[in-house]
Amino acid sequence: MDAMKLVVVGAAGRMGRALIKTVTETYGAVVSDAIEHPGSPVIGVDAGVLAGIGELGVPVTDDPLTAFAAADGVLDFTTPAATIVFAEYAAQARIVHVIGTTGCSPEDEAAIDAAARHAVVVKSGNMSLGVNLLAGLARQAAAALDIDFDIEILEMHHRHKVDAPSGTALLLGEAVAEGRGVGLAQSSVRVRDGHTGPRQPGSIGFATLRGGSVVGEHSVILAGEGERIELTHRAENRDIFARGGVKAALWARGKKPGRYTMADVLGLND
Ligand SMILES: NC(=O)C1=CN([C@@H]2O[C@H](COP(=O)(O)OP(=O)(O)OC[C@H]3O[C@@H](n4cnc5c(N)ncnc54)[C@H](OP(=O)(O)O)[C@@H]3O)[C@@H](O)[C@H]2O)C=CC1
Ligand SMILES: O=C(O)C1=N[C@H](C(=O)O)C[C@H](O)C1
Repeated sequence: MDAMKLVVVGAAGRMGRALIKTVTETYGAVVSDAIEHPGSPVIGVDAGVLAGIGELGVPVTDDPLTAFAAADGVLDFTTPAATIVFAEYAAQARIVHVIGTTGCSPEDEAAIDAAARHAVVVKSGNMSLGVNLLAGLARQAAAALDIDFDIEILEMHHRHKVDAPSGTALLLGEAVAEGRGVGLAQSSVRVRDGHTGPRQPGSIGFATLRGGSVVGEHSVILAGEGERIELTHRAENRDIFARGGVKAALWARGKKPGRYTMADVLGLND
């Protein structure tokens, strides 16, 4: 089979650059195009130069439609507004769309669902192996313990991050809610400020820290009377997410249109 032709959108971003490098290092995949928004100062710059790996002969363009028509898949770690446009284009081209973008609204999710009738969509708040394993462990812990154990999810990210709670914190929240057999929307407490009163039994709390260059740290804390369990993942670089994204694209090639998650890719749902 020919190497999978992958378009990296948001090519100049922190994840875009990591993805260009990872695709280039992956057997069976090539960067066929690199896309930024119109007016970006990197239009025309070589994608390999942007990623710090030397010339690839792939200049960055602002023409996703032409790029998608010639590709097998798209790697998309951008913004919700950009992602819903790319989802529509990927559906038109009937190709794989790997979505790492976080902070999507319910309306954005509905647009992605509609696109997944024609595209093969893999979307996850975190593409790393470690976090997806952590979600399974958190689900198991929440199922084993009763509501005398209070569940709190703590995350810290770099100062540039624009959405909160992180996609990963929400993914972990879904996992513990599922373990407990409750809905996350009904149980979650995402902000505490002022005279909050005592903790609501059975609630799932979120706490967000932002600062410096932290790549991403997440803890699921299960706090009981006299003892506490902490399950933690620390991302040391962005390559772990990029490797997961490229793995997802290769896995999705030839699959039926629909929505899949990283747990499907890693066989954690089997
Ligand atoms: N699921 C996962 O495993 C991971 C998910 N993420 C998520 O990925 C997203 C991106 O993160 P990060 O790389 O740090 O962010 P960056 O801001 O560094 O990168 C986003 C890039 O997308 C570009 N962009 C925005 N709109 C468009 C458009 N319409 N067309 C083309 N390019 C566009 C931005 O350009 P400009 O800056 O000029 O606007 C920027 O270069 C976030 O939502 C983050 O939470 C991050 C890591 C892992
Ligand atoms: O914005 C980031 O950087 C990250 N975003 C994802 C998230 O929202 O969880 C994944 C990772 O933690 C890095």
